[in-house]
Amino acid sequence: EITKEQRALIKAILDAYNRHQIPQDVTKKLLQEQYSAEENFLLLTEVATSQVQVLVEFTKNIPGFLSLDREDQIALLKGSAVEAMFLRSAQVLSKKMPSGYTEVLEERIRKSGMSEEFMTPMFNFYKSIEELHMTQEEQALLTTITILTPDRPYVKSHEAVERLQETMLDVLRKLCVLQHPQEPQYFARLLGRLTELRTLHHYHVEMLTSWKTNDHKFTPLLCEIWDVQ
Ligand SMILES: CC(C)c1onc(-c2c(Cl)cccc2Cl)c1COc1ccc(-c2ccc3c(C(=O)O)csc3c2)cc1
Repeated sequence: EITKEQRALIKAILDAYNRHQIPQDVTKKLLQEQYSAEENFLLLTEVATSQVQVLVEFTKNIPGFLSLDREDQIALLKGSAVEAMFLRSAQVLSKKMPSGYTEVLEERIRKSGMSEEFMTPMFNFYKSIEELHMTQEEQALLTTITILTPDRPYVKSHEAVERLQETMLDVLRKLCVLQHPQEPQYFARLLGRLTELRTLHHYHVEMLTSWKTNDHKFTPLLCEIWDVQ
């Protein structure tokens, strides 16, 4: 059912996903530094900046991405960064596959000066991702599909991106049937998470504004990718 080419595609994406991770010296700080709203915000800003750099490297390894129009490549990265980071942080926070960062990351997010109204939808999302028990391949493919969303602002060659995304959706659908035979709805549930990511993306724009009004500074890379300042 999964063709040889599709197996090669899964392997390429999974390898890239596992190869590109935030360096230990950055994530280690989450375990060491003090807890205060200020310190938590600074640390989250640092890991988010590092995660964006990791995301750019991962994206360059998505087969076909570098053949897209250069400006579209930027538009896809800007448009998907927040959603890709929600997926990545969801993996870290998942208590099913505890990384050493699960508790500290949750604590620092909860106490980073973010307004309460975003906490509930954010942690509901994290819970809904956890309940899916996604495999590594599914995580990597879902992130790839999020990046290759054609209807981001300023994307010109909509069809070219759509063709790439459809290739990945086709692989993910087959993979879900194989890896979750007892759950025929699993693929549909995964796609439902993509819809929820868009809602969180809208919340995130307000989140940034609420941090900004409390005079929180972001790094140049985050300002550029999120169009703040
Ligand atoms: C600018 C900052 C205050 C901010 O604004 N919005 C969000 C933000 C939030 Cl608070 C939630 C979701 C998405 C975003 Cl952008 C953030 C913080 O974003 C994060 C990005 C990425 C990680 C993240 C990734 C991987 C890993 C790993 C690993 O791979 O081993 C170990 S620890 C860890 C930590 C956490 C937070």
